[in-house]
Amino acid sequence: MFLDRIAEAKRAEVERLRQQVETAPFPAATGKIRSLAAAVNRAGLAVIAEVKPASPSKGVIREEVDPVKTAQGYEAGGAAAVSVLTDEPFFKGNKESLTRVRQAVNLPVLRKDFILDPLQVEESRFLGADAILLIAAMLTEEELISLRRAARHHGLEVLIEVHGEDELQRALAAEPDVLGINNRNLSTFETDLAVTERLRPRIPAGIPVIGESGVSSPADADRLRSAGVDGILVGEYLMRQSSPRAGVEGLLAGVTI
Ligand SMILES: O=C(O)c1ccccc1NCC(=O)[C@H](O)[C@H](O)COP(=O)(O)O
Repeated sequence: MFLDRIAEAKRAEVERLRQQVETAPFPAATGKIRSLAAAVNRAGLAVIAEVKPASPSKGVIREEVDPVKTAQGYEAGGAAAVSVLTDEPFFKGNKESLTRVRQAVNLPVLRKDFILDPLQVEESRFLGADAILLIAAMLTEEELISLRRAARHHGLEVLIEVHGEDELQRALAAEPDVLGINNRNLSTFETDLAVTERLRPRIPAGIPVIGESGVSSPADADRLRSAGVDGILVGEYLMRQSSPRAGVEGLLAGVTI
């Protein structure tokens, strides 16, 4: 199963990171974070636009990605935040891209990776992330709470992603800053926007909610908005547009507020 494979790969990555910081610890983080929750809560539909060169389900999505130009295009098109994949083996992302994107835009930047250890949380702050993703499908309630605490300690916000009812209960116990309903099943890679429609009414008021994955047209964005989400997270569709700016503008133009 994909999540088992990736968890094993990430544990090995964390071990390498641990050895690295033994000789060269992360310097103390400085500067204010930009709030993802506030960006998602803004009026209208918030688009979190993703820099996603490849994926396990689709392979290479776009060759020769310039992450900075892509993110600047997203910002010019009206995106509320940028998500950057930092996993290399499966998504062809990298950590340096996140740092460069954060310096090049004025939006909150989400680190998209598979985080299972507090050291990765500390690393995220060092890289420049404003928020991190935690995936309920690969973490217990205790782990979610502990990583959430580590994020708070380092001044980061947390987006917790869920795909089913049990995961939702675990996520709520960890008090996410933003809750993401992932339309993609991470075992089968199948996407279905009806997942957002089913889970959205089960989320208590007061938590910013986004619909993630599977948006492949402005009509899909409008469908998720009608389901009651505050924002959407879009990767592949935007990466396949010739203009990142026009891609975001098109999504926003298709939404009935
Ligand atoms: O995108 C995948 O194939 C994938 C497979 C397994 C785990 C995670 C995966 N994607 C990470 C994401 O969260 C998506 O990049 C994000 O929600 C955007 O999805 P999309 O708009 O469908 O590219």
